[in-house]
Amino acid sequence: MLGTTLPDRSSGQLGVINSDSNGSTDAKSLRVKLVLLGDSGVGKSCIVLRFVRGQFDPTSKVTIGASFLSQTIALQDSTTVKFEIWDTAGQERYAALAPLYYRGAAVGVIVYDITSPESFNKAQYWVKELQKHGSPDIVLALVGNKADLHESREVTTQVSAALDS
Ligand SMILES: Nc1nc2c(ncn2[C@@H]2O[C@H](COP(=O)(O)OP(=O)(O)OP(=O)(O)O)[C@@H](O)[C@H]2O)c(=O)[nH]1
Repeated sequence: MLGTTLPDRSSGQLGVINSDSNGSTDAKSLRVKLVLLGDSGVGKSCIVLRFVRGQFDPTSKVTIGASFLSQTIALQDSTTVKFEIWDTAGQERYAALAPLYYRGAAVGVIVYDITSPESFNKAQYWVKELQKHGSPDIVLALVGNKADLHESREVTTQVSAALDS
């Protein structure tokens, strides 16, 4: 989507980047490295664009390498959470680059297309890969995308729930 970039090696896992040193109840700022993985065309870049800019791009282009975006949200207790988002390229030719982006990630979002069993197989692969080689405390989320195409659904919710558990 936004071109090839390499991750900043200093970007780490979930971390407090600004808390009050005297222990008062002032707002905290957290930084979270999040990586999206999944087959090409499942809609990873669209999910990120929706989260960061509230938009949907029906002409979204294939990602080259990976793209980086960030989004900061405020929690009810005034804590702010800055998501540093690595949107990886789903094409097979970029698969070897994935460890560069998931290394040190606190959250892995693995996306498949509910109309594509192949993309679900790929999602299973990424779940195993992150369980084996991701951070030991990584939080994984499995996303069945393109829910609007439910009439063409080919991956049942039961099957995806089995992987999710
Ligand atoms: N119907 C439908 N189409 C979607 C949805 N999300 C994305 N798309 C379309 O799917 C295509 C691929 O979306 P991308 O977000 O570029 O896919 P990607 O997973 O980033 O693909 P790579 O960059 O190759 O890894 C685009 O034409 C999008 O408009 C959705 O929820 N529903």
